[in-house]
Amino acid sequence: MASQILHKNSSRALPESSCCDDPLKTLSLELVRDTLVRIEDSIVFALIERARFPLNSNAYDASYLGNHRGHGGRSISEVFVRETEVIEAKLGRYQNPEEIPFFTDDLASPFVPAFNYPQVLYPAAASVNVSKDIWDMYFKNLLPLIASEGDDGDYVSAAAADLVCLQVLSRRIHYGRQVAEVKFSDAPQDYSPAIRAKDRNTLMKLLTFESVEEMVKRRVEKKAKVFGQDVTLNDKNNSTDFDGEPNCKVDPSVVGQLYSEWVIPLTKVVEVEYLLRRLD
Ligand SMILES: C=C(O[C@@H]1C=C(C(=O)O)C=C[C@H]1O)C(=O)O
Repeated sequence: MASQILHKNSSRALPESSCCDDPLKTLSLELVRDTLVRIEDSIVFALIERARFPLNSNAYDASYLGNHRGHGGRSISEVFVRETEVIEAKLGRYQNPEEIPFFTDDLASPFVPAFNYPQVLYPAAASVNVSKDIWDMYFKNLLPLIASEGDDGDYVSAAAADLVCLQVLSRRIHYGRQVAEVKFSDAPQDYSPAIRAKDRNTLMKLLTFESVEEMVKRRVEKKAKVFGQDVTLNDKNNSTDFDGEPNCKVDPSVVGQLYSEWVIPLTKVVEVEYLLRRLD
């Protein structure tokens, strides 16, 4: 197993010289929660960026491109994600256990030297994947809530912003695997009977902390308010205590809804599915 740790403020690996023998011992619940807090910032900024563009529905219309260069049946947005993942796979992005591609069919092996990412996941459980649910949720549910009606013709900019949103949502939701690993490692005696019995309901109860979820939802709404307001040097226009209702670039209640209806539930599905494979 790689002798690396996850740094407190980063999900990136630090080199061996920084630490200990067993990365599992350094991956605490506190550290994985810190990582989830940091990813919240990335999610809110990604949504703000996508909200700059109108919906641009042609970017999601599979017939819009015709059969140009063999891309028939795929929207601009899908082509953008697939082609980006092809180059990112070649450059080793998916060797990082925190990154999961949306489309695996066209991906080649990396041609760059391998980076020694810490392997903290249990191999039989690491393959848990809800990318299809994330994709459907993003385009069907979330996008219409953050993008205004309309079409400015700049489809590639909208698709580029979508890709950032999709990748960071995927990283957050699939981080449920690391969360589940820590929870299991902290209390295998609590989880093992339910895993052996394939008892999803009990696993869901064991891993749920309602007070943490409530805090997460309130915090992301606040981040949407803070990060999404126009900052000026005119004190009258800027509330520093955020008690007023600033003009937000993305509706804070939509960000709260994103977390309560989709991000947290999908993270918990990932946690349960991971745990079910944890004793294989
Ligand atoms: C991620 C955790 O597990 C669960 C999922 C949460 C989430 O997705 O934010 C929060 C609390 C738990 O119910 C955790 O305990 O921190």
